[in-house]
This record gives sequence, C-alpha cells and structure tokens, in this order.
Amino acid sequence: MSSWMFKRDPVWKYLQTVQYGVHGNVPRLSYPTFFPRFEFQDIIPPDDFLTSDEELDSVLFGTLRGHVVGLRYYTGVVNNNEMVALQREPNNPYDKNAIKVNNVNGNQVGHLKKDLAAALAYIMDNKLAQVEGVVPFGAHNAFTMPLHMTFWGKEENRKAVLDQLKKHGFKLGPAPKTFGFNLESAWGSGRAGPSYSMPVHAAVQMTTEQLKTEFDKLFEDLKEDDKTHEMEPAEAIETPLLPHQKQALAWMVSRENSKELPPFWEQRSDLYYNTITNFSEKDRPENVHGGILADDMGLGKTLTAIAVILTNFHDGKPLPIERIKKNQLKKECSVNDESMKLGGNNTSEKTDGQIKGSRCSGEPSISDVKGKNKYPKSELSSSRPKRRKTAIQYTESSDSEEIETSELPQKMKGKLKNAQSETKSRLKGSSKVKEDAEFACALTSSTPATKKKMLKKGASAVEGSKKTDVEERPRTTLIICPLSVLSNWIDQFGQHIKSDVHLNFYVYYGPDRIRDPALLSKQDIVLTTYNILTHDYGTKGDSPLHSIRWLRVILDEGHAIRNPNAQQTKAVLDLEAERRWVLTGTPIQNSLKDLWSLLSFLKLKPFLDREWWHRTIQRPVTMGDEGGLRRLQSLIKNITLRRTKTSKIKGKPVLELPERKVFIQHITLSDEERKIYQSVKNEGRATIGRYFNEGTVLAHYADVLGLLLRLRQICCHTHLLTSAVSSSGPSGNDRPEELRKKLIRKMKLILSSGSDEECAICLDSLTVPVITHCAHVFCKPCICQVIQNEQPHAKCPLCRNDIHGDNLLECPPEELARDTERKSNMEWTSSSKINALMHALIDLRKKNPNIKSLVVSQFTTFLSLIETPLRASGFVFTRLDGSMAQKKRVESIQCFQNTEAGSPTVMLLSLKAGGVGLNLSAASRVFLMDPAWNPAAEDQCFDRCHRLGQKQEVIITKVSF
Ligand SMILES: Nc1ncnc2c1ncn2[C@@H]1O[C@H](COP(=O)(O)OP(=O)(O)OP(=O)(O)O)[C@@H](O)[C@H]1O
Repeated sequence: MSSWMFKRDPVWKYLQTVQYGVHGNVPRLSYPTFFPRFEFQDIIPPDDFLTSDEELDSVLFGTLRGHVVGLRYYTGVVNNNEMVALQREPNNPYDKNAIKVNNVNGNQVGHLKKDLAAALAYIMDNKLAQVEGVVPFGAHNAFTMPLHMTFWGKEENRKAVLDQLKKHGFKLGPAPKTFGFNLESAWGSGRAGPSYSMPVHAAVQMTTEQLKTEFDKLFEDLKEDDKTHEMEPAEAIETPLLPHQKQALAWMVSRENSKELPPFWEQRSDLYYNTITNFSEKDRPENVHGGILADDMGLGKTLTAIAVILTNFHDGKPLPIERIKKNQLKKECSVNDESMKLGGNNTSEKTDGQIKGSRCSGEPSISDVKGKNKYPKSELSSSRPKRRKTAIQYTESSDSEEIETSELPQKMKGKLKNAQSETKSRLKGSSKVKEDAEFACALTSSTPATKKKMLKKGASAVEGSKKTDVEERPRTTLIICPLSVLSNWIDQFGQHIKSDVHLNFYVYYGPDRIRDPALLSKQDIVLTTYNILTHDYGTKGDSPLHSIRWLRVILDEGHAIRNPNAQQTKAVLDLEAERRWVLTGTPIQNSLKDLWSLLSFLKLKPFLDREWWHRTIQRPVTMGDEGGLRRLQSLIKNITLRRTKTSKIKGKPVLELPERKVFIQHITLSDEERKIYQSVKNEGRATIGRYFNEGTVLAHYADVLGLLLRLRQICCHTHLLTSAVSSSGPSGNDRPEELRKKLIRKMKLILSSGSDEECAICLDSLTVPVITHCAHVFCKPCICQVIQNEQPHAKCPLCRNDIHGDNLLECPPEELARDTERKSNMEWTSSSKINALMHALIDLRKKNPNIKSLVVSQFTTFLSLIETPLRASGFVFTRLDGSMAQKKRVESIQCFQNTEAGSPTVMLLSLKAGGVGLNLSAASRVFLMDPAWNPAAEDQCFDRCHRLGQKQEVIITKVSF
C-alpha cells in the first residue's frame, strides 16, 4: 500500500468524520464561525488524487558522490553549486545506459561516468527514484567535474534502489537532518554555496489550509511595497474605479511596461545570474509582462482587467482619444437601413431592460455590446417590430447551426447568425463567397464607411490585408474564460465603458466563428472560451488563435489550467503573447502544484521546467522548509496582487461589504435514515478494510470515493442512493466481458449519483459520457479528440494510462433510462435535511418575504427532490445546474436577480455550475446542503452573493449531519 495513504490517511479520517458527524464534539447548536473548515478537507477529488503522483510522498533515500565526464564535447556550462538535471538517453549509440547531465537551460554539460550510469539507468527507467544533481565545485574543470546527487522516492522503493546501487558497488550516504545545499561541510571544499536547506522527510507537510493562510498573509501589509500607488483609468472607462482597483491598475500597467529582471535574477558584470539555481547566462532573461491578479472573488477583477486593456492600450498609452467618438451614436443611427446591416451598428433590442436580440454585422463592436446605452427607449420602440422580426427569422432558419450555438445566450446567437448571414447575402455573386463573407463579417466594428470600402474592394483587398496585417506589431488582447462567464464579460464591457467608445471586439465562438488570423489580429479584443481554444488546438496546426502573437492574453478563472496534463492547459500554454495575465480568486485550490501551471503560463524562467519548480519551491514548501517558503513568498509577492475582502487601504477595508456569517446547523437523521446509513457504512468499512488488507486501496480509490459518496447521499436523502454500486472495481485480471460490466456499472454509479459531474477535459457537464479502461469518465467528443491528437500513444488525461478509441464504453441509454424511471416512480418523501431547510425557509419568509436564498447541493437529484416541497409551500423559485444550456442559465440568473415583487426568492444551485463568475448578489442567504470535497469550491460558491453589490448581511448555513 502506498505510504501516502498511511501518512495522510484521508479515507479513514473521512470515514470517522462521517461516522461521528463532521463536528461531533461541537454542541448541536447553530453558531457563527468565520473560517470554518470541515475536517475532511484533505480529501482530494479524483482528478487531483491521480495527478498528485509521486511528488507527494517522496522521501530522501540518501546522497551519493559521482562525476560528470566528457565536458569538452558539450557546450553547456555550469557554475559551482549549480543545480543540474539528469536525463536518461537510452538511444545513445555507445552506451544504452547513458545519462546526460544538463544545465538549467537544458544544454548538455556532460555525461555521468559509465559505471555510475550503469547503476542509475535501471533506477531511472523504472521510476524507482528521482535523482537530482548539484555541481558543488570544479565547474570550470576541463574534463570532469564532481556531482552531488540526492535520491528521492517512495518509501516502498527504497530497498530496490539500495539493492540496485549495491549490486554496482555504490552505497548511499546518510541523509543529514536537514539537507543543505551549502555543500561546504559535506565536501570539505571550503567553497561557499547557496545556503538553503531541505528537510529530509515529510514530517511537517503543510495542509492546503495552512498554505492558503500563508498565501493570504503575504498580502496583509502592502505598505512597504509598490502596490499602493493608484492610477486613474483611461477616459474611455465610465465606471469610477474603487481605490483597490486603481491600485491594481497602477501595478498591472507598471508590470506590463516593466524593464526589470524577473524574480531571482541579478546582473553580475556581463552575466545574468539566477540566484536559486546558480545558473548564469549571457542573454538577458525576459521578464514577465504580466502576473496574477488574485483578488478575492467579487472584488471586480473584470473591470480592473478592462481598465488595463484600455489604459495601457498600445505603446504604454491609453486608448486614443479619437476612438472615443462623441455623438457617434447619432451618426450611425442616421445611416440607412442597408448600411446599418453592414455597419456593425448597434441594433440591439431592449425589452424590459434586457437585450433580446440584435442584428449587427459580425460579432460585434463594443457599441453592439453596449446596446442598452445607445438607444433611448423611444428610438427602440419605434424600430423594434421590424428588427425583432429579422432577428428571429435568422435564428429559426439556421437549424444546422443550432448544435454548437445552442449554449450561447440568445442575444449573442442572434448576433452571430444575423451578422454572418447578412454579410454573406451582400456578397452574393462575389467569387470567394465563404471566405470573403466571413472576412467581411469580421469587420465587426469598423465604421460603416470602412466596411463599405472594404466590400467594394472585394476579395483582393481581403487577400492583401491578410498577408500584411499578421506581421504588424501585436495589438490584440485575447480574453479566455469559461463559457459560463462569456456573457458576463460582454455585459461588463457594456456596463463599464462609455457608450461612444469605438473598439473592435470579436467574440470568437460558435460554428461560424471566423478562423482567420489576419482578421482576428486586427481586433482590439477577442473573447473566447477555454473549450473553443482547446477544440481548435486539437485541429492539428490549424488553430487561428495559436497562429497569432497577441499583445496580451488574459485568463479569466485562470485556475482552470491547474492540471498540467489536461489538453486545455497545453492549449493555453502554447499561446504566444507579449503580456500575460491570470485572473483568479483561488490561485491555490488544492495544493501548491496548482500554481505551477500558472507560472509556466507566465513563462517565468526557470520554472517553465517543472523540475526546477519542484526542487526549489514545491517540495521544500510542502515539507515545511522555511527557505522554500521564503522563496515562494518572494516569488508570489513579485508577480501576484491579492486583496481579500478584509484587506485595508489607508485604514479602510477594500470593500465596505456587509458582514458574512457562517453557521453550521446540525440535523439528526431519522431512525430509518440512520438504519440505512449504518448498514451502508458497515458494508463500506468491510470493503475498504478488505482493500487495506490486500494493499489495493490506491487501485480502488474510485470505489472508496464511491462508497463515501453513498454515505454523503444518504445524509441528504435516501432516494439518492443508487443501486448501481459495485463492490469491486475493475482489476487487471478481469475477463473482457467482466471488465465491461464493471466499467459500465461504475459509469452508471457516477451518472446516476446526481452529482453534477463535469468532464476533466472541457470542465463542462458531461455530454455523451464514456468511460475509459482506467475507469475515468469524459465527454465522448473530448476524449476522442485527445486520442486523435496523441495518436498512436494516447494517454488518459487523468492517470496517464494508455487509452484507445476502441476501448471507450458508453452506457446503454436504455439502462440509464431504466434507472431514471425507477427513481421517478418512487413516491416522494421528505428527508431530515429537507425538513430542516423548509423550516428555515418558511421562517425566513415570515420575517422578511423579500429575502432571497441560494440552496446549494452537488447532487442535482437532491435539488429536484427539494422542488416538491418548495412548490407545495408556494415558493417562487428558479434553478441553475450544469445540465442547462447557457441561454437558460442566463435567463435563470436574470430572473433571480430581478428584485420586483413576484420574482423568485429561492435559487436551487448546483455547486459546480454555481462555482465561477456568477453574480447572484440578490441573495443574502445560502443553504449549503452537503459539503464539497474541496473547500475552495464552497468559498467560490458563497462569494456569488457576498460580493460587490451586496447590501445585506450574508448568512450561510451549512446543513450538516
Ligand atoms: N468600481 C465598480 N463600481 C461599481 N460596480 C463594480 C465596480 N467594479 C466591479 N463592479 C461590479 O461588481 C460585480 C463583481 O465584479 P466581478 O464579476 O468583476 O468580480 P470578480 O472579482 O471577477 O469575481 P469572480 O472572481 O467571482 O469572478 C460586477 O457586477 C461588476 O460589474
């Protein structure tokens, strides 16, 4: 069994908390807690569980002295005390055991001596240990240089490593209490070295919570650094920035224009020197023209980012004043109907305060986005009938496009289709129908005159401009966000920018998106989703977004790239940009390794290579080494700005938000619920006990989590308990038919659990779910894309096992339907949690009928069960979960945010769908019906209502067994 399981023992810890109640020793009273944490926070959700890999449980086996040879044949150089990487070279024609020694830049310095390589090759090939090197001295020798090696690995591999070394006559030296990189004493060389130390075993591993607290502490006192300057935004911004936003603006602009060296680099005479690896080189390392804006959720990062785009527009200057065309609206409105169709003018319709549709050309100029500001109500009403008719016509007549656009908000879908259809029809008769039409469409926000000119010039102008423009200096900002917040970006551009600002803005989404780099790189802003970016990246070498050098790339909800193995992360990391920003309220979700993907997006040398990140920061910090923590602090302080809602500016809190209180309401299960709970728990204990005895817990992690899931479900409602539970998961010995059955059962368990499962590739709800032979469930199109891209050696994005298209299994629809039918035939009954919730809601309504509440669960089936008593008690409610199309989600939010009498007072919200980017500030009460695996996900969800715009005290109730 893995030593990791022993050390952290999350499963038993969890079982105990489930058994005795999460807060078994707390009086069963409601009480406020301010940073409450469930004790099972260490439980890691499956994707992280598997990608945690060997790094988590490595221990230091010992140290060894060796030599690097062949120096004169290679160009790579090192300094004394410099870290080096060892890399196997199995295809070396002279020695199949060869091991290269590379410097930080990846340049080869030499080889390990042959006898040593013969011993180490087996260890490295079989991943028995991670061997790391430092050249303590003699770096400038001509032929050989000494090498100090450390061996890290899982405890269970220690013996194999020692035996292998022994076989070749080597023996590891003892691991000192703290292993210093100051090798002076170890080698008696008298040479000074970088002095940082590293504990040898994970005695004091930092928990995620400690890490997050440390992270926040970094930003408590901003007095002494340069992040306190404020800057006024460009004239184009309409909304006055709050002081913390002005500070962020000043900091972000200064980082974008900075000429400083990156963190941990110094200039020493004519060399640039990296102080943590001791690497030096002649070329000046690029600084990061960007960083991480990690302000707490709801502090207005979107507006801050918009302000940066417009304030540091080009060449360090704001958006030129000529682009703020006074009275432009009037001029555009006065052009005839035909040119309006082509002109990208705002023709958005507003009914009852909402944009219902539009027919601008292309997807749209900022003025399109800002529809509401442009049309006085009188103008709207006079022109409404005709426009509306056209917009609806196009939507209805384009059935074939419905599939991909179905998730778009109606207003955007209308814009895309109308714009493209209209422009195409204008171009009828031109020889290059499709391409030119698309190009013309993409003149999204040019003035009508420019567009007309363009159309006159026809295809040749299109071709000509394509060739020249790609080469111009980058001018476009690419914003990437999850689909769920795409419309939020459009809305916020609309809200916060003056109505007469002229911007070229293109929403790169939908089947008719214009895949033309020349055209995209002409825009000021291109907005797209992670999904689209990843999808295009999959179409080998043909991704327009990857053929442009962007002025700036902004990742909204940037923690979306935290899994370095996911295709989405690869697609993001492969973008070319001068400036790079990550926006996230939760930069660390589960562990420090979440930060690595963000750093590699920022192209921060030497951390692009995970080995250096791991050796110099991640491992030392997770092992509680102070030096490591200091390095992390200095790095983070340099590239990150974070303010929490309690941070202060000039003695005043960043945001004067009403208080947020968290209560835990303990409920007592009914006798029947307890009986069922007890029997499932006993069964689970027996099964997990068997895995422990067999030493196969890790191999059955999915089953163990499945068992825990069942207990959690019973606590909500016994109807959630699914019959599709397997007592044993797939094993290597299963016959094909047996394996198939087990996998299907497993998938059914996942799908029928009602947990709003998402695909680890697209991070959206599962569409056409399939299960791999390694028992991971993905959307069929997503995983097929991965298989196609990585042919012939495709790996599972979660566990890196081999996967094949032929081995993907789909759940027979009739089986799922049978399950659903069985559930729907069950007579509705209440549960202890539902009783407690209804009691609270009815009480609340008596006190104040206008108070709005979010009822949050990760089980959509549970949300459905709650609908019945809500209806019976006369509550007007709405719902938001991952199965809903984007358009429906937007409608649901708008409806809930509406404060008019008769609007919904309850929103049933799935934890996953409600996680990011939503503004639900109309609610001031949250009922969390079941705890999340990941506390960051809970916080994300609570902050949907505890954010800018909230006027009332926010009370969160965690309904707990
Ligand atoms: N200076 C301001 N004045 C008025 N409203 C503002 C201001 N800044 C932001 N807002 C509004 O506050 C709300 C929250 O902002 P935003 O969605 O940008 O938060 P966020 O930090 O991105 O949160 P999350 O991390 O949850 O996405 C939005 O409705 C936004 O329009």
